[in-house]
Amino acid sequence: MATKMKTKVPLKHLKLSVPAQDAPITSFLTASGTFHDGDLLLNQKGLRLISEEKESRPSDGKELEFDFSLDDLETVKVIGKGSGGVVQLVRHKWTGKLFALKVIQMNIQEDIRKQIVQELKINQASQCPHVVVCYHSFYHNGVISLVLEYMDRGSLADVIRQVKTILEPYLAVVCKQILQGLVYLHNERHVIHRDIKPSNLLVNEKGEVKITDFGVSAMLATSMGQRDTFVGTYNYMSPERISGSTYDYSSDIWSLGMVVLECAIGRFPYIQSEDQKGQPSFYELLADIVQSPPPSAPSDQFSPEFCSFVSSCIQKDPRDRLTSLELLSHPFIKKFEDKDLDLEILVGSLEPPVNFTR
Ligand SMILES: Nc1ncnc2c1ncn2[C@@H]1O[C@H](COP(=O)(O)OP(=O)(O)OP(=O)(O)O)[C@@H](O)[C@H]1O
Repeated sequence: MATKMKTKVPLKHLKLSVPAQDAPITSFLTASGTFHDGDLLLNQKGLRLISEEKESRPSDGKELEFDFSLDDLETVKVIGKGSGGVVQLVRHKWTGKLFALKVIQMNIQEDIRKQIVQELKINQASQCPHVVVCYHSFYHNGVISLVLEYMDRGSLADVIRQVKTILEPYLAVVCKQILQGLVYLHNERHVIHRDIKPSNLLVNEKGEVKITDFGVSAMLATSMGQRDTFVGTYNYMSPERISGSTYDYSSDIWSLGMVVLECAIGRFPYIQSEDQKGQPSFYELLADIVQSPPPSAPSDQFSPEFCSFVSSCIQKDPRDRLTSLELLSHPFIKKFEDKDLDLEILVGSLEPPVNFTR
């Protein structure tokens, strides 16, 4: 990376802490409007860590400078819109490097503070090739801007919109990469993603699949009352989350199962056909997820390994689901491991997402 983008604090040394939940808002907003939470300071100049700053610059008390600024980015075009804000393809003027800039209107409330800090913390410290990197974060006038690794083939939602279904061998390769990301989040970072769905699984032309978005948009959407745009998120939500019970890592596994089954059969599993009349209402769908037997892969159309993989994820009782680590060695994943399948071939046949209308 060019010298212009270097920070004074090596990202791998970042240490963040999350303060107690009952702290008042004023305790994490400074007089200048800087977002301040424990060791974390986020303002127009970027993300700063006070503990690191004290160690590295004990006496001068000046702002820690970041050479990377939002002014150095020029918009190429809008590539997506979520419930929390807009995602743009941007180019760094000095290096020509492309990034995805996610801009989120930030409505600071105590109950979402922890999630926001968590996303920043995970993204910036991420060492996993299957989790989208967040290079920088900025906070200015109530808006959070995240400078993310640009995934040039968009999301799995974009992929299935084009190809309709993904064949088992490719699906196994996709799944393996998502599971590697989940093992990292669950076993190393000890976080539940909470929002695994096709639009949060991003793809690049090298055929890499990466997990993005750690719940900030969803939390903001709820807090801003944007229920209509937030609706889609519930589709992949586990029954225990919908019914308000406690949930854990296995909630992400339910969502993964739903995504994988959708990619295989070419429709959302709770919807029987493309026919508009056949579609359940939002509340019918939620009731269905909680009350009906879970969907499964039709055994006359799919291999026993695939059917078993799906039902190892989509179990009503969270205790009956396999963990991300266990699923990594499931026969469905193992079956195609030595076939040396390259997702680049599948991805290469797709149009880049900026070339078609969403
Ligand atoms: N890093 C990225 N690289 C390329 N495209 C991206 C990137 N991040 C997001 N996108 C695209 O922008 C779209 C919008 O993303 P965003 O995270 O704002 O919302 P979402 O996940 O679609 O929905 P929601 O806000 O409800 O979670 C995504 O569907 C994806 O196609």
